[in-house]
Amino acid sequence: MKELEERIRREGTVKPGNVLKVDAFLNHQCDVALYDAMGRAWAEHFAGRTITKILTIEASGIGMACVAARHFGNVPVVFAKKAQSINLDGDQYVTTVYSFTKQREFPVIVSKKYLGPEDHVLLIDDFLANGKALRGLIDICEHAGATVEGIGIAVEKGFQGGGDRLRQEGYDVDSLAIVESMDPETGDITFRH
Ligand SMILES: O=P(O)(O)OC[C@H]1O[C@H](OP(=O)(O)OP(=O)(O)O)[C@H](O)[C@@H]1O
Ligand SMILES: O=c1[nH]c(=O)c2nc[nH]c2[nH]1
Repeated sequence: MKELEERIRREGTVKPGNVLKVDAFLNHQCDVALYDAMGRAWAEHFAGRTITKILTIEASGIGMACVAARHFGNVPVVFAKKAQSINLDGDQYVTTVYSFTKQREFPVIVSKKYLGPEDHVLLIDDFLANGKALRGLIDICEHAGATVEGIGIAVEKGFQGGGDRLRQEGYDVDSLAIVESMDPETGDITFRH
């Protein structure tokens, strides 16, 4: 998606440790018009698939998943929680995910009330790096007996391999920008096309 690549070039910064900082528009301050264009792009890509629910993971996926839902007939958005809470009750699907930016493991929890075998799920997230977050969401869908119809990602860091492994397994992964390489010294970013 040209608009997203341009924003990354203009406003993104490359940090050591394979970190691309895009918090000016994607995952701290949120450009809602950009989110809307992203939702439209995913809806075009996944047209023809039946989607009954969007599943994402807190925190950064939530905003864009909600805006994207407007392009999928306002289907409910469920976000996996990364901490137990007294506000979580009843049976839960629980797995564990290693967080790329927080560098530790988190529980990933979805209430059984909100995901089941009747669901056809689109997974949405802001970043795909090693694929750990998506593995957690896929695991939860498997436990629920839900069908993963596709995966919509804003920024994939292709050089970390998570996306290609999922494609090899047959998942339809639509990443709107795929960073092929990035250099923290020069700030250079190249995209896969
Ligand atoms: O493919 P991966 O290697 O799993 O990396 C991608 C995940 O990392 C980030 O989550 P993180 O837990 O770092 O934090 P946030 O969502 O709270 O920003 C991002 O939002 C993705 O969920
Ligand atoms: O802001 C972010 N930048 C990244 O490079 C990244 N990788 C996973 N999650 C990420 N979030």
